[in-house]
Amino acid sequence: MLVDGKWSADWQPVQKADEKGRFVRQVSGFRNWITPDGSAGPTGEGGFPAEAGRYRLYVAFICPWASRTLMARKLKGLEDIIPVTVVNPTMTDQGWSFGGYEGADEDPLFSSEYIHQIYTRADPHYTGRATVPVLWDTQRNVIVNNESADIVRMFDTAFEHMVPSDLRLYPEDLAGEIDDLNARIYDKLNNGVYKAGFASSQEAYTEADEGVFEMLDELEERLIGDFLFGDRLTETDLRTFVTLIRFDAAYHGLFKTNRRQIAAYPRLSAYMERILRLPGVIDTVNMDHITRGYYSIKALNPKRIRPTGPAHITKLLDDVRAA
Ligand SMILES: N[C@@H](CCC(=O)N[C@@H](CS)C(=O)NCC(=O)O)C(=O)O
Repeated sequence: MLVDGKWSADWQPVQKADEKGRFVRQVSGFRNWITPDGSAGPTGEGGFPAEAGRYRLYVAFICPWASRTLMARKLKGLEDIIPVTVVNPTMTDQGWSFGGYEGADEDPLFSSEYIHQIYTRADPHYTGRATVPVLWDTQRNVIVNNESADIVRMFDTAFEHMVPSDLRLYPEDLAGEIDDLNARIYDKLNNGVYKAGFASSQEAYTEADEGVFEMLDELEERLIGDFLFGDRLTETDLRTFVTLIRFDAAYHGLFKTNRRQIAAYPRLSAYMERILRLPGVIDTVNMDHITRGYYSIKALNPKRIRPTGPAHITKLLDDVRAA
């Protein structure tokens, strides 16, 4: 991580743990919002008006948080407005790096070697982890925001006057219910799998693993319509999808959440495929980056051997790509 703008040598890919060995995720540091007219958003400062080509999104395909911003960008038709740069899937001892791996990019703006250099460019004294996604402003040369939840919401509304869309990922009439379900899905599922994977005590693992399967069971029950809120696709579906699509291929093995695969849940499997088949979503899923990335987390898999399966995920992706 960065400490006062300097890369700290004792950086550990295993993140912070609390007194019971539970994994604790860092809170994001840049919280400004792009808005149609540049007025301030719910947090941070103003001065970030919607403009085509002005902002760049830095992501990793392995990262579920970055992937939900990629999904929002596709589903809201913002590909021509917000260019994307993809980092390598494997963490280095200086965090996320640019270029070299198939499907990864060089940094087109500054030829940086590492994502942490983007952070110190924005704030030479930054202290914190250099995470993806990062939304960069090429005009002011600062990070607008590095919190995927915010980025999904600004993509939902900030550019609507430029790129009209029938899709509303965070509709006002569902806002309260979406917030409640998001919070539970985040804790028990999205971050729950990480809490299981990075648990440093049996107790912490068991607690996290139980939460994961309670939530999967609950969602399986809930899914009587096409999406979690009936026939309307919302950001909650994006948040759920990014974990489901990684589950059988990465979390089930590496993070030890192996009571069941998503394949054992008929409704969740159909739901995952339904979302994967929405226009553009397949382009946000790079299974090679996902499995290479997760299985190269040294603390969990020191020899970095990547398993070959699972065949049903490879087949599903091939089928959707061929369609
Ligand atoms: N709250 C952030 C979390 C993002 C996050 O944790 N990203 C991970 C990858 S999935 C990361 O970049 N980790 C690098 C690190 O912690 O040093 C968000 O949702 O945007």
